[in-house]
Amino acid sequence: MNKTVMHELLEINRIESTFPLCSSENLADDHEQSVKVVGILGCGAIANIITNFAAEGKLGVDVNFFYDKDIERAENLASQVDGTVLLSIEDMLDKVDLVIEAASPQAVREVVPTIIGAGVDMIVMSVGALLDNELRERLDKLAKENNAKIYAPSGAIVGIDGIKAASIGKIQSASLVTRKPPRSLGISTDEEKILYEGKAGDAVLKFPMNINVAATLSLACGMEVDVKIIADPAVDRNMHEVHVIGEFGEFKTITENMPCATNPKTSTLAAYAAIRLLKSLNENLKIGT
Ligand SMILES: NC(=O)C1=CN([C@@H]2O[C@H](COP(=O)(O)OP(=O)(O)OC[C@H]3O[C@@H](n4cnc5c(N)ncnc54)[C@H](OP(=O)(O)O)[C@@H]3O)[C@@H](O)[C@H]2O)C=CC1
Ligand SMILES: O=C([O-])CC(=O)C(=O)O
Repeated sequence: MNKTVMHELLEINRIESTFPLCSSENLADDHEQSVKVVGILGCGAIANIITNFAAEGKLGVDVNFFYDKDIERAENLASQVDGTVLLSIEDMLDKVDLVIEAASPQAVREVVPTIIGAGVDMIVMSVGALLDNELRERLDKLAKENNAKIYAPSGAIVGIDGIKAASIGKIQSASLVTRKPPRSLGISTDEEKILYEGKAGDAVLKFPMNINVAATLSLACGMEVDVKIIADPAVDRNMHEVHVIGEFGEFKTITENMPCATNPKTSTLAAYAAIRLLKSLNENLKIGT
């Protein structure tokens, strides 16, 4: 083997043995975990992937409590981990350290204030709801008053780390082009169709279950990004192109996402981002902005 390759392999091994990457084993038994028990609000595609990880013992926390307005969906997930279905979100709040919202923007408006008001941390997937300034400020105030944290994962998009760092300087422009198969956007067409062109704030109102990534980008850089949504019968993945120009320079990212098996609007990466964020909450070494 070539000496440089051998050296690089040894380096990788050395880093992995010091910090086992992305695994629950790095949560030592005597380590005080800040998050141990998790509840789920909304038992669809994202929750399904998270629960599968928990069932395989790969999450590093217990996912024990499930709530969905469709009780059968909650029962289905609970059965995978010997968990409990609750008939209201309030019943969960004295039992969990953190709730993962994977339901809808409406759930963020209706239920999240109760959860945060009870001092329970949250991972919010329906980030589009947080572009509503009044709601976001109310949740932020409630979180401060009740010592709770609200986390919005990077979700189905790549570039959130960079745009956060870039926003320390001036950003001149930030745009997102989302291209999905028509069925992911709930339409049928044989031709490429531009369904939306405008700012992120309107995009999340018009496509509440399809463009949360625009909200995450906007909140990460402190300005509404420009959004274009295209239904394209020639693609079979959910694709997001981000282009940012600022004082730091310029970056472009392209994400070609596998849609979730049970909900083609949603990409698998969104669930993986929530899982990774969940793991990071119990880690002492944090990587990325
Ligand atoms: N941040 C990101 O990058 C991404 C975010 N998302 C968002 O994450 C959320 C979850 O996505 P996904 O798992 O695919 O969604 P699904 O539609 O597959 O599952 C959501 C589940 O939550 C239920 N639900 C909706 N509103 C409520 C409520 N108020 N109370 C209780 N249950 C409720 C739904 O029931 P019913 O079907 O009857 O409404 C459904 O069972 C969505 O808002 C989605 O847009 C998705 C992809 C990427
Ligand atoms: O999962 C995706 O590719 C993006 C998505 O639906 C969203 O941001 O709501």
